[in-house]
Amino acid sequence: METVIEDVRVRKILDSRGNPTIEVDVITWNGFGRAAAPSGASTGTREVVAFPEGGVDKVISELEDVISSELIGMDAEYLEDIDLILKEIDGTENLSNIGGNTIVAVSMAAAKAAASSYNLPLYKFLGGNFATSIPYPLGNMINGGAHAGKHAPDIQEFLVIPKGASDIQEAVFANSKVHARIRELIQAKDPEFTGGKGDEGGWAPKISNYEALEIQARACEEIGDETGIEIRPSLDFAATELWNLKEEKYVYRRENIKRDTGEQIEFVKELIKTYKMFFIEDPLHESDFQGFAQLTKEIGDKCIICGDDIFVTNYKILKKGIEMGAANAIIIKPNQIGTLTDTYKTVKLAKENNYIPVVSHRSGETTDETIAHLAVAFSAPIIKTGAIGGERIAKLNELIRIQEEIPYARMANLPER
Ligand SMILES: O=C(O)[C@@H](CO)OP(=O)(O)O
Ligand SMILES: [Mg+2]
Repeated sequence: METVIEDVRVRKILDSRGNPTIEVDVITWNGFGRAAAPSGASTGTREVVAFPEGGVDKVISELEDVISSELIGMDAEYLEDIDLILKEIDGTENLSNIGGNTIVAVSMAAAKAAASSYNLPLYKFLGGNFATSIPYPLGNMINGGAHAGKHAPDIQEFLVIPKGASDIQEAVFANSKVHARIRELIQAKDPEFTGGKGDEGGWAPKISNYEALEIQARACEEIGDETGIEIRPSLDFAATELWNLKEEKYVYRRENIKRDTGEQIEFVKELIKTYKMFFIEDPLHESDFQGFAQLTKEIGDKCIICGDDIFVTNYKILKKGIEMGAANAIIIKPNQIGTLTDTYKTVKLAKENNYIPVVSHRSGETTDETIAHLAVAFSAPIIKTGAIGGERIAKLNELIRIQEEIPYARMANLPER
């Protein structure tokens, strides 16, 4: 009774890039849930379609009534039923009729409403009493590629992870210190740097990939020495964005270098060794399962090799990756697949096969904090959600609150690398 849905409200709100996105309220007899959908800039081609033609306005003017009339009277607690109905309303494989972003916002808001009906936080409603581990934050420091201007580095994300931190507060402040130090180091190299940032709050400087790598490594070491916390560099190549299909080469515009697949693999391995990278995401383009498998075999024991655009949080695609040994970690973005049920299925499959689930934000975000709860509920050892900026700290600060609430909270077990 408490969890029966009484109303569903849909509205257009701003995302962090100033674009419209969707926010949904689900109201039950005894509870309330609100969630908003994020959006990507470097999206995988196999992701579900974010919005139908006509965008958020079409959802509000034409689809809101359809969705709410189907959901009112349903039990919010039965998440799988709700997700099934949403997929049925859409009726397509890629969710292009009502949009994956519409569906993900309703799916998450319904789960939050069910949790709230029982007076439980979402992480506890989904994860139960044994969900006590807090993920390590993988923080974005320097932005390049599709997330920054054309003079910024080609590699999309220079990240760090404070793997020696003993709690989440220590971890997020270690990241923010590295972020501040990196600005000083950029400024020393380029006195004209104005402090510009990219989409995810990392600095967007006019420097080369190698200069960025050097700065990243130095900041990790210096802040590591000052705080006594081991901090390791990491990268998201978002290599699909670099891949030129015609030439079959990865194009590094900034350096005027092109690398074929073999050269790209050697380059990635060299960076892992030189900079002691902890985590590398999308080092190869989204269709190169073979290349992912080779890299994982050759260096996956020294560095986490994570697939984002290649798997798009889709368990069917992940299955193929597992069979081939492509990657040993997977980015989990609920809006790549559309529903919480399917997100969970992918996480479960990943864990059963020793793939590390890394719950992640998108480059276009809102102040929605749901993914902080999902990371704890799923016992994901890593969350990738920026380091600073309102829409990024919404998740990080929520993790601080969650840690405080859980009596036996401890940092996740990170795999050794
Ligand atoms: O590539 C990525 O991992 C993401 C988030 O960092 O970017 P986007 O949301 O643009 O796909
Ligand atoms: Mg990525």
